[in-house]
Amino acid sequence: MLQCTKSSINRRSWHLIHQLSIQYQQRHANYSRPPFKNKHIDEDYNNLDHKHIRNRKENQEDHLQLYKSWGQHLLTNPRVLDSIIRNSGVGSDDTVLEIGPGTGNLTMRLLEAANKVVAVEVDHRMVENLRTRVSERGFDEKLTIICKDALKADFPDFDLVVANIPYGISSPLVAKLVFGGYHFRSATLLLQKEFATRLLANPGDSEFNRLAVNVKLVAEVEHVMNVSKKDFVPIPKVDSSVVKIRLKTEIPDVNLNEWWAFTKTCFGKKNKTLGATFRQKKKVAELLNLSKATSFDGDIVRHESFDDEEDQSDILGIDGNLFKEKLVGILRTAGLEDKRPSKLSNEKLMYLLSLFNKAGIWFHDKEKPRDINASFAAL
Ligand SMILES: C[S@@+](CC[C@H](N)C(=O)[O-])C[C@H]1O[C@@H](n2cnc3c(N)ncnc32)[C@H](O)[C@@H]1O
Repeated sequence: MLQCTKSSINRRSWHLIHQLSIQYQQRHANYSRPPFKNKHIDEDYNNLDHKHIRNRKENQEDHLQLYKSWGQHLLTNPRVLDSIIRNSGVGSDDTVLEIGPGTGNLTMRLLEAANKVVAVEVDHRMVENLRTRVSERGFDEKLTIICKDALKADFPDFDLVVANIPYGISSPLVAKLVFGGYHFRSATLLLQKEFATRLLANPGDSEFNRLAVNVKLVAEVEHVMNVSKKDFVPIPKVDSSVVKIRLKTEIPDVNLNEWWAFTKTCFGKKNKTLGATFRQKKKVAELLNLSKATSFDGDIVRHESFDDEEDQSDILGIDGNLFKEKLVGILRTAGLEDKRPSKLSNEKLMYLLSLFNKAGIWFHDKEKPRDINASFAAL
């Protein structure tokens, strides 16, 4: 006789509901299941040509092959999808920006709840699928699709961001949202759990790093919920978390280019003391060159000899040693020579940067164009 405990019934009914929901969504989206089983995902991914859609025949037959390089893990658990919508606080007047709508599992819910949705998707096959699915529900008027790389696209005005983003572009995308000059109420993002943990870290936490320092300057991040890898098709290797990012209303008066370059220096080896970091010959030489090329108020002054090979050398001359003493002297004045950056608040770091700048020491090379994507790609 079949023995059923309460928990096994719950598990079975949950599994059944989950399966039915996936089947419904796939029928509705007018596409077939990816041509592989979840547990074989890694082998299948390894066999794919990630740069090109190889199997044109499959494509014409309306099958969708999913690509790891585009982070194509579809969120299929309806409970999680509903919970993201609830937590995002989307209202009927809102224009929502969604990055990476994929086949539209989240998009359809957003279209029900919002006034308008702007979806930015790099994969044109996904876009075609999404258009069909949206048309079937009569939502065409509410949806604008931008078929482009989200890092290169200009976003129109929006009130909220709600997205299960491709994890490979998490850093530059978060940077684009918080430093890109956009005004929005909040960004509810599904992220790789480790990335979310780093974003949420505070000074003194082992995960505290440059990413958290930079984002904390302009935004507040709140943990919303964890999401199991089993809620995705295909199942990824990592678990996920939903976070909510809100821009601060008052942003400290700091030169952002200087701040990014400064935190890059401080957190280059985040467990080194600042004294050790600022004594490194290469760093001293680099800062000396930069400060020589920059006038006291931060403008560029090109010296004839600036590009000489010798100037780029990591062997310090008299100038270099004096400059090193100047750097260390400033750290001492701030009481931070023996402190590790991973334990310092943003206020302390900003204070230190202001002391350096006042002393004519600059971190950002003004001749290099500002590139948020590059600044954040490796965070
Ligand atoms: C994790 S999937 C999410 C799909 C869907 N939102 C869901 O939850 O089922 C990420 C989506 O982002 C798209 N994508 C990947 N890189 C992108 C980029 N640079 N710009 C815009 N979309 C991108 C992928 O094609 C994929 O559809």
